[in-house]
Amino acid sequence: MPVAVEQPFSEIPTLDWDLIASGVPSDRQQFLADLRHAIVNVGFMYLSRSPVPLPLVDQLVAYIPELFALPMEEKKAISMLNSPHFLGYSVQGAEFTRGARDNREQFDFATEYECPWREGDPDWQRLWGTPQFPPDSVLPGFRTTVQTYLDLLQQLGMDFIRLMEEALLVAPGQLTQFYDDHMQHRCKVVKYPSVDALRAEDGTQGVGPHYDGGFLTFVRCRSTNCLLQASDQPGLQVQNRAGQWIPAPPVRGTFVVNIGKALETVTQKVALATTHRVVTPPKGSAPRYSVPFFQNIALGAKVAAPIEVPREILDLKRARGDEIVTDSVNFSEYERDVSGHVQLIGRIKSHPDVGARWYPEMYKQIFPEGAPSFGSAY
Ligand SMILES: O=C(O)CCC(=O)C(=O)O
Ligand SMILES: [Fe+2]
Repeated sequence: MPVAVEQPFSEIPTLDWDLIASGVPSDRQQFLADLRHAIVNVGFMYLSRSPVPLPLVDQLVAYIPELFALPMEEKKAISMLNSPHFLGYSVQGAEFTRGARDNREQFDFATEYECPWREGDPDWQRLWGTPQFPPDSVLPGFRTTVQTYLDLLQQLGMDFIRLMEEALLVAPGQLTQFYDDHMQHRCKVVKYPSVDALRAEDGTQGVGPHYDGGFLTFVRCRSTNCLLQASDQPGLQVQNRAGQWIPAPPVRGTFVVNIGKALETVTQKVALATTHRVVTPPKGSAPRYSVPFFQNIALGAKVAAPIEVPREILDLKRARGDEIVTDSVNFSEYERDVSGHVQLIGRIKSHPDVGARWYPEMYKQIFPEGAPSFGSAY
């Protein structure tokens, strides 16, 4: 495997799922080489022609404006404040990244799961549980559409993890060992209003610079304004190793796939968790909608003990270098804690109101001074 010194990336690579679907061995090798480059040097990629059927995605996307147009009392009825699992509706401005308010309104949904937590169990075992959806009488068919979508993404996510094992030349099972048979995966449906809908003091942070927590995230996004989408629609941006922000505009029919901090930790930073953010759409623009899918790993998984990565892959990392400029501060706790605990810290920091209600002890440890002030949370 030739090792070339990699420059900080200036564009996000595209991987073509057809190379896997074709069943031709040389196509598969090409996909794996593209994946290896994306994993080691970028941490972000577009995935085109995925097996998730476009009509299903279109069906889900068609619901989004209707979902956000629901009367506030319907939204509040499924407020995240009701949920120790941090699932449900969050009003605009309820979430924080790096201590600053995010200008986005969102619903957190998840695959169906019954919470096994009982009094006396560790707090983190309570993190997964029954999701909240608008009832069918309010948004007919929505729950089923989301669940179908989540099931397909769950399948795609596992296929992707197996391909990552192949791309990194690690033994089968080295990454899949971090999943239980019965898992819960989460997605958000997010609306980023344009600056016209915000006050001057709200700023332009859609979501601030951060790493994602798990192994993989798949973002489906769509701008309602195709003209802006074509070139300079500010939106998702990805930070390269030199600290520069590289745009990742929506490309029809693709997912943006990115690597989370748990995968970075378990691969000794061979796979890069890449900092990203969303900038508020500019004046005159339509809102930006996106649906990130967060593929979880088992709550009890510990990723501090690294998997065995062969020398030729470690050489690729060496060629890339470890010097990284980043604006992210989150998820460093993977070095010592189980995944569930790390995720819970992240959720409490992002949604302090929910954390204070359901996890008062942990909340006090995280925010000893009380409600978070700028700079104390992420
Ligand atoms: O909305 C997006 O495109 C990305 C959102 C994101 O990075 C997140 O919620 O973790
Ligand atoms: Fe993210």
